[in-house]
Amino acid sequence: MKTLKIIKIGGNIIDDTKKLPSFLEKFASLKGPKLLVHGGGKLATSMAQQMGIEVKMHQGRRITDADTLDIITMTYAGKINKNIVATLQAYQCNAIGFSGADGNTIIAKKRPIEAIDFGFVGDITQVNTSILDVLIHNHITPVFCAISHDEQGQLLNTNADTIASELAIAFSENYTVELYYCFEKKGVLQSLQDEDSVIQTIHQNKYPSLIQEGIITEGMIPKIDNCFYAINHNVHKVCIGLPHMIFNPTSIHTTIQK
Ligand SMILES: Nc1ncnc2c1ncn2[C@@H]1O[C@H](COP(=O)(O)OP(=O)(O)O)[C@@H](O)[C@H]1O
Ligand SMILES: CC(=O)N[C@@H](CCC(=O)OP(=O)(O)O)C(=O)O
Repeated sequence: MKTLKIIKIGGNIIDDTKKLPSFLEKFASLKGPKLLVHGGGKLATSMAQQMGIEVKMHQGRRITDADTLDIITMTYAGKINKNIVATLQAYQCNAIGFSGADGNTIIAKKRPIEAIDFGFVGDITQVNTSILDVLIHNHITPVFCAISHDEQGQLLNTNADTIASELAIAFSENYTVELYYCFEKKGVLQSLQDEDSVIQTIHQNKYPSLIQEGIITEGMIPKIDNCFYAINHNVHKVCIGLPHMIFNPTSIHTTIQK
């Protein structure tokens, strides 16, 4: 089977006017099948604030009412996605932007209201890779934002880390998939105060104690949950770190292991 690299970039890289183009230039030159997923939560928050729309979060997760859905659609599927695609074109990488509604690629169900109503947030139920396969086969690179749909005309906000893990799992039927979560640190750190304290391997049986000891917190918990979900569903390799880890595989980063 051919190797497919699925790379997710988060808010801190997207917002950095130097880091983003420099990452995209290297990404453009990466040989072989590849797919990019981007977040943009930080930018959506500042766009909402600029437009006078209240930002509501619950335990770090965005509550997406109708106004917020408009903001995230404009920000993720519009501004960020189109700018990334245009930059990749400038670096001679033929890319095409996707939300989950485009090509019916990512179908989700609106999250049921339980203790908290998250609004227009989707939990993925199905990923269709056939159109993406045709594009990748023709050397065209899909670029996904963090939006899915419910097949009834409703767009849904969906965490970008989850979009990446679900795509990786779906593609693992036809490819050896390598999934890279890129953020602003060298990897998962033993101590947030020490940028060099990278935990190089996280085994499933060690993960709960890392949470209990307060070493892994906040946004890193759902990210690593997504990593284990992927590695337990046939994704070949799952790594967390700086974008550098993709281009220099011997550089220090975190690898997730069953
Ligand atoms: N042990 C840890 N190592 C590294 N980052 C951690 C750790 N625990 C919590 N974090 C936090 O997780 C954040 C990354 O999660 P998140 O902001 O959701 O990522 P993304 O930038 O991909 O959206 C880091 O910026 C950091 O503040
Ligand atoms: C439902 C949900 O969590 N949606 C996220 C999607 C964006 C995202 O995941 O962005 P980062 O990867 O930059 O954090 C949100 O609106 O914040």
